[in-house]
Amino acid sequence: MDAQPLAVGIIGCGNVGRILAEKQNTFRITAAYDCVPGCALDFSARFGAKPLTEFAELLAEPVEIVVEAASVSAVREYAIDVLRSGKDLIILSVGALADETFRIELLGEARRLNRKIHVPSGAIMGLDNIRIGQVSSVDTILLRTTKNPLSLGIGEPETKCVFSGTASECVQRYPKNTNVAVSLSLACGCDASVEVWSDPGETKNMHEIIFSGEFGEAYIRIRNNPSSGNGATSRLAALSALSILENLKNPLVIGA
Ligand SMILES: NC(=O)C1=CN([C@@H]2O[C@H](COP(=O)(O)OP(=O)(O)OC[C@H]3O[C@@H](n4cnc5c(N)ncnc54)[C@H](OP(=O)(O)O)[C@@H]3O)[C@@H](O)[C@H]2O)C=CC1
Ligand SMILES: O=C([O-])CC(=O)C(=O)O
Repeated sequence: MDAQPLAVGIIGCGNVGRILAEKQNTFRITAAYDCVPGCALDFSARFGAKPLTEFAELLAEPVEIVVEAASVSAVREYAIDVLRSGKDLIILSVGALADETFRIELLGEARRLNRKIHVPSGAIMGLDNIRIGQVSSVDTILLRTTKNPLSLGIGEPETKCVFSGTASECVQRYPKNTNVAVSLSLACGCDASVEVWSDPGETKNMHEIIFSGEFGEAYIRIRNNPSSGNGATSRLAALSALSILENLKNPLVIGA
């Protein structure tokens, strides 16, 4: 007899939520919450999940894991309650974890409750081995992100570096565009350096990672297709969360 599909709840019925629902295979999104009630209702009509117009309703749903695909503020608002309701969590809006006080509280609750929080590789590659920064010395960890100004939400007509600083500063300025910078910092164990470039000729979302340390040196360049529902979000980000969900019950763990 086939195992029951994994029951999944979702916060945020936008672009990532829709990609996950379109491609669900070994799991089922059974409950969907969005702060815009119409989004939850449309999502439900299309994919069959129960539409939730209040966050508290999600806590009572019989789901094993919740995917946050909403916003940095949604993570701050809901993540601890999700863990306390006995569910694991996948966080896309990783920028929320740049706030050390919040991160310590959230991880403390996860430990206390024996719950897991998954941070997908999202819109970058290489995060698995960048975790060696936690066990060996790092000389450089730099993310250079290049996007079209429309994706960055700015009206910059020239190719230009619009931000240079640390990941934790950057995500405050570009919370919808640089969650990956905070993922890198979490993986590596130090606040990554970040440059954000605006390029009106760029049609992809490009991320370059420059990493060096005890292991040697690496340069990784990812040229992502923007997702059709939200140009600022690379399709890879949704696919990465999808691969976590599809592998949760797989006894073979690949990578890292
Ligand atoms: N980790 C990574 O590598 C990446 C992470 N991301 C992040 O993933 C998240 C989802 O992206 P995407 O699907 O493209 O975004 P969308 O804007 O397409 O969808 C998000 C949905 O969630 C809703 N929402 C926002 N805040 C809340 C809240 N507090 N409670 C409930 N619903 C809320 C939004 O409503 P409204 O439109 O009214 O705000 C919207 O309907 C974003 O935060 C994005 O920045 C994106 C790319 C890469
Ligand atoms: O999707 C991307 O290319 C990166 C992104 O928006 C983010 O990290 O928030």
